[in-house]
Amino acid sequence: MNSIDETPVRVRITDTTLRDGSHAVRHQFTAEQVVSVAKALDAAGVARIEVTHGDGLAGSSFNYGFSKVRDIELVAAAADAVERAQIAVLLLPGLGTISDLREAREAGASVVRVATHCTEADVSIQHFQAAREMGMDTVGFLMLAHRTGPAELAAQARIMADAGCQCVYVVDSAGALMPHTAAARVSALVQELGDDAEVGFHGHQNLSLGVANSIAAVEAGARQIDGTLCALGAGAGNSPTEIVSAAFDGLGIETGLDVEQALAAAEEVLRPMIDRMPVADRASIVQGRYGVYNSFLLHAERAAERYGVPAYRILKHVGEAGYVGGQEDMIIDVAISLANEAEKEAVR
Ligand SMILES: C[C@H](O)CC(=O)C(=O)O
Ligand SMILES: [Mn+2]
Repeated sequence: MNSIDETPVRVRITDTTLRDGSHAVRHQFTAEQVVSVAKALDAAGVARIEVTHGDGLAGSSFNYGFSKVRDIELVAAAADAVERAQIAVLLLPGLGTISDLREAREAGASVVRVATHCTEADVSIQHFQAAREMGMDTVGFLMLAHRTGPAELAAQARIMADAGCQCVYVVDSAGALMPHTAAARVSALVQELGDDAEVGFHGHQNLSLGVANSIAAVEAGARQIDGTLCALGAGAGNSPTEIVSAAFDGLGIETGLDVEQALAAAEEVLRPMIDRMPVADRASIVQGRYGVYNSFLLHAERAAERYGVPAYRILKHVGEAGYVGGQEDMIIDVAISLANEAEKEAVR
């Protein structure tokens, strides 16, 4: 309920198991798995299902990890499998291009979510314009939103809305926001955008606050919320869709989801597919505490193994240095300098 006038609040849920969850399976989803998950989410009443490599269209690469199946094929498989849900794709300008977007559109995607660092919305302008010309629904993702304050974030959201973005998300890419800091950012965007665009919230579980932050975001005016089944996602995982649906149901927030079917999708369809679920372990809690981009976890784990330095120490230094998405190579530099320091200590 809206605490002021008691009218029921209606929120659109986007499930990103098949995109953010792709990080947690090292981008190895098969077409059969995508079809089963998309069907289960569709049956549960999820409005939008995001399907792409974890780093978006054309993310499959040496730097970000190769997908088992090309994301355009996965988009087509999901689009064929659903009856009601829209299929969304993620696009990071500089990685995915407008021609990748056109291909995704032809494969059945009708929503694009264009993601930029929280202070760089201007690189999304041409992508929103192109998407609207293709008749797609548009969402903007302001990533690592804890790294700038509410006023600056709202100014960035204005750039996206003016370019044709219909909903701007506060994206807690490191799971570093708290209910009050998430709400402050959402409120600033709601105030700035008014009727020009909706506001959304994308949470992560590094500090176990994804669901609490989503509730705070809705109370502050967010009308689109993300989740993933069983919290499958980068770092410690995302706000679990099945828990969001149950908690929102308890709060009288309408999502259009059938809670029992959402629980079945998580327990009976997704869970049996996954060998290793994300956990809030030492490395991912450090990411939440020091505000480190969750997509860095796999890179840090790889560097940890190679240079014999614990992943959580690498991530703490990466957080203190303030690296952002696109600076994955700096993780190697940090690991090497920590390994050198450890060697010097050992000979002292
Ligand atoms: C490309 C990122 O994984 C987008 C995202 O989900 C986040 O920043 O969080
Ligand atoms: Mn995410």
